[in-house]
Amino acid sequence: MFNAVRRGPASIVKSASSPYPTRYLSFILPPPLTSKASRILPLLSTCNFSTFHVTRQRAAEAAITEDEIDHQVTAHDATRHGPVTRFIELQERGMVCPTVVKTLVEDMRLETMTHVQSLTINETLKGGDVLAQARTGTGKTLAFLIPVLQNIINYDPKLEQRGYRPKRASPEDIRAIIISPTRELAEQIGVEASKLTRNTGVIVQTAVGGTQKSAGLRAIKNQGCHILVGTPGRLNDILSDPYSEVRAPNLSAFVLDEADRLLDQGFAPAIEAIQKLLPARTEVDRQTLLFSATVPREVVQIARRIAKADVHYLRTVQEGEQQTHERVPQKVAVIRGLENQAPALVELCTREMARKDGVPFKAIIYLNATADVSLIASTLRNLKNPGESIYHKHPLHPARIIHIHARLTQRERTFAAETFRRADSAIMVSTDVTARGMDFPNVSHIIQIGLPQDRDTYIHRLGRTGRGDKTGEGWLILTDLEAREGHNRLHNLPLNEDKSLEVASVDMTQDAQLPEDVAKTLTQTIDASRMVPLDEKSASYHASLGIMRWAPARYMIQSLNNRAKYCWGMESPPKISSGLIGKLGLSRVPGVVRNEDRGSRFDGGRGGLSRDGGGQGSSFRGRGGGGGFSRDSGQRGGSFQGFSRDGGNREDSFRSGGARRDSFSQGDDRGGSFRRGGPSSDRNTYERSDPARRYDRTERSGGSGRNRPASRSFVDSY
Ligand SMILES: Nc1ncnc2c1ncn2[C@@H]1O[C@H](COP(=O)(O)OP(=O)(O)OP(=O)(O)O)[C@@H](O)[C@H]1O
Repeated sequence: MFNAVRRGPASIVKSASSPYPTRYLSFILPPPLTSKASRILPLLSTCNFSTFHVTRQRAAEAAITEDEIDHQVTAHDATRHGPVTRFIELQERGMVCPTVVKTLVEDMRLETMTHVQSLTINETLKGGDVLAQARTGTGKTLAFLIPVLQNIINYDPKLEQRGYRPKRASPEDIRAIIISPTRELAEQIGVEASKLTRNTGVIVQTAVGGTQKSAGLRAIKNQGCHILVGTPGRLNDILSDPYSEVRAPNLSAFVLDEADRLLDQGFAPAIEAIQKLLPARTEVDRQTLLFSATVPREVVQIARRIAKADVHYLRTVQEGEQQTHERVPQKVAVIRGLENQAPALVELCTREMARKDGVPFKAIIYLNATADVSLIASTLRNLKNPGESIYHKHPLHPARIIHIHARLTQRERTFAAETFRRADSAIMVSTDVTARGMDFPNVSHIIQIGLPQDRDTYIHRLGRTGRGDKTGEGWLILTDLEAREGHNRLHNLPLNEDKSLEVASVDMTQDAQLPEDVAKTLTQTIDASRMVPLDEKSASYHASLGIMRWAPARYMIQSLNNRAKYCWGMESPPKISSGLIGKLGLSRVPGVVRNEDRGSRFDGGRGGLSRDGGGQGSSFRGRGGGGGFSRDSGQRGGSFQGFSRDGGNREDSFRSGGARRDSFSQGDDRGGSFRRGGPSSDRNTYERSDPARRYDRTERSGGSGRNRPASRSFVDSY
């Protein structure tokens, strides 16, 4: 705290000539002084918002050591007035100009500061470097935007006037750079900054990947730019491009939102490169601000390198305290196998949609891979009530089903995010592109399927609900083994097992008599899954091979194969290329279907244009049965490649389709049945070919003892 005063940016000193009347300053006059401080008092009476920095300058003239000043000012600040808790006080105490406070109070209708705002704004206005940690959805964006804006106005007070434009806009006007890890978040911060600066002359520009670089550069050149918000890649690109003419020689603030993510291995090189393009801090002093809901210990160390060594680490969550909100209950549904995943999701969504508490169902479903997002979104879209056609009302009406991931075009991503933002009721299936920082209003449910990569990812995803003073709930759908692994990854979180999902525990590999609604959910989901194109299923299967590498290989393959067969309706699991089998160490794992055909479009989850016939009664059939994996020309003859147990040389057990059929039938009024074997003519019957009964009997899950960390390359990258 003391050092913050000492390190006010050089630019702030310039504000000594600010036009604000001293009435804004009366509240920051110091308490009765000690003999040393009394030498400073006369100087304070003429200062403005940046009193402390001016004090520093003048005190130097008065030959008083900086430490002494720090102590005086800090003691005064903390004891006499206490922390600022209302936005209006920022004006009353002369900390923030009236125009900005008016915008906050009248336009944005904000009155009371959140804890993190109260804690950090005061400190940040003084110019010190800050690393701030506060729970998700507690207003960190404004916590850094307000002081950044005020310091810009301090530098050039004319910018407080709306519409003020210098004679000529210059890219050199850039005073603050704000970086976020995702495009959507950068755009969101840009919008928030534009709202805040609306009544001032400060100009905000956004630079994110996936948009036209030239258009962005033109906007910066023609309109000017004081605050530049962007993603690491695009910022690096434009700052390093000699033709862009975008430089920031007067930069006074460098902000990393979601700092821990930006400082991890993925982004650190880009951040470092950007820093090298900025003026040396020895020549132009600048303030570094790092904000996040999660700050691992290593990040504190890195922060000390990227910021000044005496960076202030301000936390609203103390060590050992819960990082998630108490008002957001967190439930874990443990499912019997991966094949129960989609049915459990459908049951949960259907049930919560029907809740009569007046809160519209607005959910984000998080998955670990792009391919899983496509697959689950397609499955949800394909849902229909048994016996009804796709032209009937969708079972999840009125919720719109949206999906978003990094492989969409930027236009599609923005459209998806905006559609979800505006919707009253919607389901957005997403990778972690929306996990951090996104402020979608009124999200009622966060549903995470599969184990999140780590605890922090879980916390950020969950943080999309329960924002501000809102409530919400979190669900985590895990298999038994994932739940056990979850004990390590998700330690110290208030997760409670919830057994209310009926399909969660159904053994989908066996015949069973089931209550009607359970059978209905299964039928619906399996029908919908079968209609998903094969290439999406194959891509999801391959992605899971990477994501589940922490699990014993036998268990992993068995689980994935069961999902492919009993939920997706595939007669044979997708094939894996020899190269990938070798890379993942699966050559001796039972159940792996090796793809010997290098040219196959099913290899690696790409291609495979064949679509399951869809609708009731349709089924995949093996080659011998005609149809099915028609693109796979590698298999000659009429049989599926078997579930090899010895590296794929021996083919066994999988005969081509049509040998027998199973059904998940909805049954009659007395309840539904989940039957295997025997064709069914029932309109509500789900038929599934089961060419190899030995599939689930011959393979037992077992462990090869592998325990490798999940490979990032399989996980969606931002
Ligand atoms: N003082 C305040 N009073 C009421 N609402 C506020 C206040 N400050 C911010 N908000 C609102 O709270 C919501 C969450 O704010 P913000 O997105 O800044 O949270 P965050 O802490 O950055 O979250 P995350 O950790 O997820 O990035 C926004 O809708 C914002 O407008």
